[in-house]
Amino acid sequence: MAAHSRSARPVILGQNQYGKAENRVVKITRDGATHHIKDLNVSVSLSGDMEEVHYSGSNANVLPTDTTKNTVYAFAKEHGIESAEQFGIHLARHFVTSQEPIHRARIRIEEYAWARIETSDADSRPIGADEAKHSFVRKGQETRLTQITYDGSSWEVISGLKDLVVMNSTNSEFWGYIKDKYTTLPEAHDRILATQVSARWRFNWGDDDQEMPHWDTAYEQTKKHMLQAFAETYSLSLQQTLYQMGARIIDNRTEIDEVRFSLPNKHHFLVDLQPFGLKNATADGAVYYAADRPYGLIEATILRDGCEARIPVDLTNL
Ligand SMILES: O=c1[nH]c(=O)c2[nH]c(=O)[nH]c2[nH]1
Repeated sequence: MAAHSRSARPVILGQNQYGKAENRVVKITRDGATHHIKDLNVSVSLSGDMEEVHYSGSNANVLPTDTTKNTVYAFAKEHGIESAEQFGIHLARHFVTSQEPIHRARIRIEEYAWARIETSDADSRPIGADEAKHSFVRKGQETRLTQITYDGSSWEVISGLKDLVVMNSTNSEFWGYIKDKYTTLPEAHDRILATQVSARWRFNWGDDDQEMPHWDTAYEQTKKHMLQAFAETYSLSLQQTLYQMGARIIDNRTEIDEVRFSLPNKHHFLVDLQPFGLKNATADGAVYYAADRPYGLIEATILRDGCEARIPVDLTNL
């Protein structure tokens, strides 16, 4: 087929990327009889000189997505998985530095946590020996996330979590809001505040000359500060609580410059039990209806002063 010059084309290729999505990799490390699990879902997305594969079908610059999948598994075996971030950085560097046409790699990882099952004879064993060496139960709590982007010179590491469900059964109010002709919401001076936290935080580590953060410590500490701020904030709105959660992270973690939250307000409504002759008031230990939809959705980015916001506004695809 005749080669066409790009400028002669009436239709032009825009942004493009490709790779293998959702490579589920489970790595067992054996430490004698004690085993350790890393359970990841790794998505690879590459971009670079990919005009021809789209325009003419020449695959000369294409590293097959199948190869990217194999690389994920081979790296897990050859190099192990220290943390999701470290593994993603290693993969991104490999794709960009080993293949000339590939200029940018984005690695997204979800990590599922496992806990050791407690064994039944725990009482008769010394402390620490009451956990199974090779039997695990998957933790039902949050999913840890990371996204690594590398263009051959600079790095962007955005980590986070999703599906962390939290509740304050008091210390939450909501009143003083605008009231127009459609407003029916009663003011609340003692309500339940519950949400399912989706959060992303951007590290200020960006080039190989800088010392890397300790990724696992950063994750544990960031989650701890977020949860402590949720618990310790006397809330006048979920927006205020969100700000406090982000501010607590920025204040305590120097390696993080930006945090974005997407917080659904998981409404709990007092049930009307008057038809049954029952009083149902917050102060007396009430019964609530936990509504699943619609829900308020409170989203915001919290930044270190002077830093630029780079986490995408819509977290659903990140
Ligand atoms: O914390 C809240 N923020 C709102 O903006 C809002 N709006 C609403 O109806 N309930 C709440 N609660």
